[in-house]
Amino acid sequence: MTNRSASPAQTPIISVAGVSKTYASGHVALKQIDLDIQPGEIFALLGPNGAGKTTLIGIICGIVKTSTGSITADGFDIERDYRAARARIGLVPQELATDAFEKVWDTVSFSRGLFGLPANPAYLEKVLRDLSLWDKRKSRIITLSGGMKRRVMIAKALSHEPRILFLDEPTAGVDVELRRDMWAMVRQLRQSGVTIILTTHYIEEAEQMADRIGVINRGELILVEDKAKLMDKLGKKELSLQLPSPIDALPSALSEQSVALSDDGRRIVYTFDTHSENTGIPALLRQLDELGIDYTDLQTRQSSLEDIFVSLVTER
Ligand SMILES: Nc1ncnc2c1ncn2[C@@H]1O[C@H](COP(=O)(O)OP(=O)(O)OP(=O)(O)O)[C@@H](O)[C@H]1O
Repeated sequence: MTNRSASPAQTPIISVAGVSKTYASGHVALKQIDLDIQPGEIFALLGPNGAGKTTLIGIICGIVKTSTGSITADGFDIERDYRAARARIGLVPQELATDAFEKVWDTVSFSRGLFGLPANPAYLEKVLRDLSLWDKRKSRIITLSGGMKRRVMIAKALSHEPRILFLDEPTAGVDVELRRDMWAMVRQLRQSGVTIILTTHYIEEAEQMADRIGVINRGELILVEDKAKLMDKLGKKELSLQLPSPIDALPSALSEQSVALSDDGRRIVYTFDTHSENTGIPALLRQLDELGIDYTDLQTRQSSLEDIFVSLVTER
């Protein structure tokens, strides 16, 4: 599947072309991924555990080797021009890996030094202030809360002034309040001109943060869509009406609409759009009444990301 941008005028900041990965174990973690990320966007890579999100990030950051395909970051090939490409990228890994006894300022300065950049205290001060870490700059990391430690990880990833920031499961195991904080912080980072790619398996997180969402499942990028469009699909709900006894077919008056009969003939299922002002439910219920169709129970159900996976995978 090709997921090139609709707008040819913009040069992508990341371009992934024909990337596959088979681990030494023989496990195929990624299959033929094509993906362009535009400068300044927040892109969420959404998928269940084991889908291949971390592998894809690792490959783009040059940590994991591809089996096929190529990647450029800001125009630099991640294999041929590794140092230049990597210098453009900040990575916040899933695991919190910091030197517990270091002070915040020292660890962030050290991270910058690893990229061979001269000291820039004014820039690091801005990073720490933006992340509400300035007051903690002299604190040892071990004394910080979990949320603050995560911020330190982000500060380290930003220390070398990257144009692209990867956040791998930024809110895994984080409480609701901290999650909201993190979302606000990510939006703020984008405003400062950083392109952000994050992975998540929370649909809500992708919904809150992303401009575009890519859905990855079993190593395949099965969908890349503007958030608004995807949410429209997710905005569909099903109304299910339990019939007192099975019927053979829907009356013709109903078959024109988004109404279906379950295979066993015991339920009438109506799909409607939750975003629409007029769901059509009152009209449907009136019509059933006119047709003399009784029902014994009625329930609604939100179509889930799971449903989207299932329908996408079956479509393929
Ligand atoms: N070094 C490795 N050797 C063999 N298989 C691996 C290796 N690393 C990952 N895998 C497998 O590749 C698949 C994709 O893993 P990956 O970590 O990329 O998924 P993920 O979508 O990031 O999931 P999670 O959210 O659980 O981290 C998984 O089945 C995983 O077990």
